[in-house]
Amino acid sequence: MRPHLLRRVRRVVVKIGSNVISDSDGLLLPRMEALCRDVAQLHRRGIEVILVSSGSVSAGKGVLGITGRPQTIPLKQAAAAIGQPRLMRAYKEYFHAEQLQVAQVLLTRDDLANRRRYLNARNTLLTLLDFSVIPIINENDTVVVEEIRFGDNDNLSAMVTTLLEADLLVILSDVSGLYDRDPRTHGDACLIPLVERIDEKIEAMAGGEGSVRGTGGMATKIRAAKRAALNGIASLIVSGMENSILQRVFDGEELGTYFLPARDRMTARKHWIAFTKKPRGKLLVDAGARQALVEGGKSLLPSGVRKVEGRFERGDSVRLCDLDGVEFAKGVIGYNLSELTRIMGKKSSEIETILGYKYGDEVIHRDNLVITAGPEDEE
Ligand SMILES: Nc1ncnc2c1ncn2[C@@H]1O[C@H](COP(=O)(O)OP(=O)(O)O)[C@@H](O)[C@H]1O
Ligand SMILES: N[C@@H](CCC(=O)OP(=O)(O)O)C(=O)O
Repeated sequence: MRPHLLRRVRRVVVKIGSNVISDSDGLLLPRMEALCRDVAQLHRRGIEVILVSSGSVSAGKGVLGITGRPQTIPLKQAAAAIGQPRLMRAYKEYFHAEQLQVAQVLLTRDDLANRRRYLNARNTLLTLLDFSVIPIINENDTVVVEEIRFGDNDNLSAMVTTLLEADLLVILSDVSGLYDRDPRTHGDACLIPLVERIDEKIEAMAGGEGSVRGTGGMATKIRAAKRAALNGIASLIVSGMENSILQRVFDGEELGTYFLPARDRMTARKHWIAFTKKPRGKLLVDAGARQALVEGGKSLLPSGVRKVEGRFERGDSVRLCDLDGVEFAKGVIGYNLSELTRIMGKKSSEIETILGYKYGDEVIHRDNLVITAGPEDEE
């Protein structure tokens, strides 16, 4: 079953744990180099790769004379500030050797909780992928306070996976996958190759906190896999300590623990657009645009928009209606009211000339659009 599912993967988020690329002396550069080669090979297969890499604290704490876990938040933040450029310098060098460029993206949970910033982060990352650049994401450790922390990069990687609607989340760790008990303390623990549903039994298998360098242990990885699964995305927890692990996985070797998605992708998101988000405006579109959206599954372009009502900002939800005012869809808009008023009826190629910039060719991307049955109140 697995090779069949992996053949369909076009976009993958790979999370690299601190334990994989660092030890008590700092970064393990030969391992990072090997991993970059492995990622580059995947890229050559036509798979888009986004990295979520830990390791900034491990890379920086030596400069502060710290050998174990930094004991205070300021120390951890200082270590991260020192370590992050070191981490990126290594990635830049190793990917450069593979003719690939990298980009650093530092996020806080706040950035993804706010819908507009969520869409901005998404657009930036998608643009990097369009240019075949490898985004390397980490938590913005130096500025986060408790309220806006992801807490651990397992969680961050799951959020990025759903943000980008990737087809797979791969978590590289210092263990070969999920075992029925913590293999560090139980020599006879057995690897679980497939998890069809993440229930309490599975959750109970993860021990407590992680190691000296790692943050969350197996518990946060299972939570991450669950988050991805609920959004219709499969996950794989596999050892990052072995050579060419990504190649081997995509060549069909049954390594690590594979978590099946819980239900069809997009359902949760579309549900959110259709039912949770309050519409802030109404767009009347012509018959051609209506047909393209409803029958062709296309995005809404400015050329099809005839009239705009309401007050909305980029990232708000709007109702889409035909010229008689009958609603047929809802969507998250990529331009605000004043921008849309200027570009409606125009070709996408004219957007930049009119506004002086553009966020995208579409007024509403089809991923942000849901066809609804009939009209609904705006309240
Ligand atoms: N049931 C389990 N199966 C596998 N590993 C487990 C389990 N329970 C706890 N662990 C521990 O989780 C650790 C991996 O998490 P962590 O130290 O946070 O690493 P990382 O840096 O990869 O995020 C393993 O080294 C392992 O000891
Ligand atoms: N942002 C931190 C990583 C925190 C973290 O989740 O670490 P890990 O459990 O090793 O993935 C860093 O770069 O050191």
